[in-house]
Amino acid sequence: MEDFVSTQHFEVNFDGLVGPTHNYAGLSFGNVASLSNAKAVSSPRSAAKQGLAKMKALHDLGMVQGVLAPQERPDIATLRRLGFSGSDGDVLYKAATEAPQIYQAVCSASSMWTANAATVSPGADTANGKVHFTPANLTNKFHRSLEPLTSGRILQAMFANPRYFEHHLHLPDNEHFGDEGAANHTRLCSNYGHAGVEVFTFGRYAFDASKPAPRKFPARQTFEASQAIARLHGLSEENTVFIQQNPDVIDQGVFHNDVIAVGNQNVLFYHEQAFLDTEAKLAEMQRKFGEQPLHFICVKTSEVSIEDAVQTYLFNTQLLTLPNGEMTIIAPTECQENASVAAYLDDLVQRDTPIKQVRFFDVKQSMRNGGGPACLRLRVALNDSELAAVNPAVLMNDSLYQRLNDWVDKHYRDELTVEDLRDPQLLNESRTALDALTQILKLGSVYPFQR
Ligand SMILES: N=C(N)NCCC[C@H](NC(=O)CCC(=O)O)C(=O)O
Repeated sequence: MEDFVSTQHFEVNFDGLVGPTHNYAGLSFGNVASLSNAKAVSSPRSAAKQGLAKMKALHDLGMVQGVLAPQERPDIATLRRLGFSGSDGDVLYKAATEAPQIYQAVCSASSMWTANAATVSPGADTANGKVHFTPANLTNKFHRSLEPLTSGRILQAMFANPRYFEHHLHLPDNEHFGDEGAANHTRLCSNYGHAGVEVFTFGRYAFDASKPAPRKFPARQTFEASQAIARLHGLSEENTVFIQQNPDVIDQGVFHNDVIAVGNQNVLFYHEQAFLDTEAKLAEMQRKFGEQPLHFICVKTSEVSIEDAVQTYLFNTQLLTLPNGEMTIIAPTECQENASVAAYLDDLVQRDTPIKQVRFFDVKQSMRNGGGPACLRLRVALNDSELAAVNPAVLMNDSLYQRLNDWVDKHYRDELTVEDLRDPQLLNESRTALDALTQILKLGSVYPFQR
């Protein structure tokens, strides 16, 4: 294990940059916002700028902040695999005309929700002391299942040094191993550099039909997938907890655990209905965490209903430790607009917990597809040597912020409808934008059209 005595440790948030095809196609059954905003007009430009503003604000708060590049959409390579042929323009036209639903799926900018890009285990937790990455296979939704290979390539271009970083192939592409990445994974630790407790939340057992499972909406993450990730990353039994999501809340629109719970360091902030077997599992977390008491902040249904939690994304907030050691919540403005959630947050910061402030951000373009502040980021805990090995071109600073804003202004449309996705010009715009982006972020040739 890496020596942590004299080193500094950071939790770095890598936010997904919203891609030029950001749209509302209603692709995610079980995700209330995605279905209810289907066919609404989107604004790729404001979506990207809302995301950049959040990244810059976190950088200004003294956090180390990174950027994760979007994926190539429309995904012509996938359409070719599905038998559409001819020039790229022919492929696009045939798919859009003959199979509009498939076509909309290959246009989704869903890679922006980088909490679903991968599961990451810091070196302090893993057997070989390296930071481990496994891209999520996202098998439950066709449009998302197109992401893992390119996510893996982008992550390898950002975390290239094999001395510090180990990359795994995504799990087998099958519902039995449905894996949604860090959206169902959180880590409790006394300090980012100390071995922590990695908490894997799953929605169902793939190989045991007698176990509880949701009836209406899909459970995207399986127990067997979570276990496979823990094995791949070399985590010990003593620093992992597997806990099942309450199937009833999945049926109410809680399609990932990060819609109903968030953890950071010694805090687990969760809704009382989030889990099954809650008491025993929290006791296991505490036992594995060690002597220092964990703060279990439980929100009761009488304080915030599941419906309000899903609508406002109270739990899809980022819980950050600022450089001064205090924790802040990064919440979507929807939390401010809902009376019971706003009252809850007002009260929370007065209590005797590490959480001292709440900051609100407008990420409405993402929220309308069911993605809050926490969906937009992938957390990677790093020590200073590991951080120094990260591709520096992806780390946020004033000049990168300016460059990316200019890049968005140059390449992104102000408005986009689902019908506009058929415009062959959008394919050229998107590829031109991404080609320029790979140069800004020094990623090399990560996209199919560049290879
Ligand atoms: N909670 C986390 N970590 N992520 C949110 C992901 C939202 C995403 N929405 C979508 O893919 C909607 C796309 C559309 O309908 O156009 C999803 O359901 O996978």
